[in-house]
Amino acid sequence: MNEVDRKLTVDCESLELTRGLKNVLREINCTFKPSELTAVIGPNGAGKSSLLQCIAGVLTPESGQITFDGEKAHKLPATQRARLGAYLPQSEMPAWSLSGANLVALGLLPWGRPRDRETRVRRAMAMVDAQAFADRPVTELSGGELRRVQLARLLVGQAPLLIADEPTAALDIRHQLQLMQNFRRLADMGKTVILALHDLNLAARFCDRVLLLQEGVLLAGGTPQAVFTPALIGEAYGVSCKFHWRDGIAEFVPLEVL
Ligand SMILES: Nc1ncnc2c1ncn2[C@@H]1O[C@H](COP(=O)(O)OP(=O)(O)OP(=O)(O)O)[C@@H](O)[C@H]1O
Repeated sequence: MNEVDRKLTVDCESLELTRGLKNVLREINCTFKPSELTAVIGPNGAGKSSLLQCIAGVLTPESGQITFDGEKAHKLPATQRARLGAYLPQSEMPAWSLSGANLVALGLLPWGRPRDRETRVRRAMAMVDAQAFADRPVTELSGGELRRVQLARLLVGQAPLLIADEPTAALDIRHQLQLMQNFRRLADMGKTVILALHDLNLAARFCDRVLLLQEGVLLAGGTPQAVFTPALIGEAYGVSCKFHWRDGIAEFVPLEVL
């Protein structure tokens, strides 16, 4: 089966990770399924990026294991792992002034040089409204423009698993919505999508599931309705807040620092 049709379940079992002197992931157990769009949320330093980096294979947990459809992820050859999971880090500055299209094409490297490379690059750039940057040096783009090109690089491949760390952070509201609609559509097509997000409104509106991390501990996991309660958000972030729900769309109102 090629990656286009492949559906992938990711299991994290008892993950423990130390960075510096800090235990940044503690006994993390969670599963990510095909067709599910999951938001990983939590305050700064909670361990969101660390968890995504473990799943992407950038970091190796000290104990516990990550499996892709039951196979130990760390035992997979690097190319196979890259074909199964595409990852966009939280921030990254381009080292060379590649054109936008060439940077996007880097996302196809795990598949060699597919014959329809140019069509795929064009399609991925259109998904994030980045066609205008195809011939521009990426070192000359604004923060949000560069982010859209990097997002196209994430989307250009055929990996069944998409992992993106704060993908909406640099984007204006139109492009935030467009991107989340794309992630929703890709999940509906069977992809397993994991996003670290700070925007609780976007998480509530588009995601099937939310994992709430605090100091490396999984404080809660479930539907947005289950996790987005003033009690849980207050405990994790130290703020009082309200959620107004209308037709499945949440309006999050932060009130005061507790
Ligand atoms: N390279 C590193 N060396 C030592 N400690 C690190 C390193 N990178 C991250 N940490 C620490 O690990 C903890 C978790 O960091 P992580 O980046 O996973 O948090 P996060 O939830 O993604 O935060 P943010 O919302 O600020 O991006 C933090 O306390 C951070 O200071």
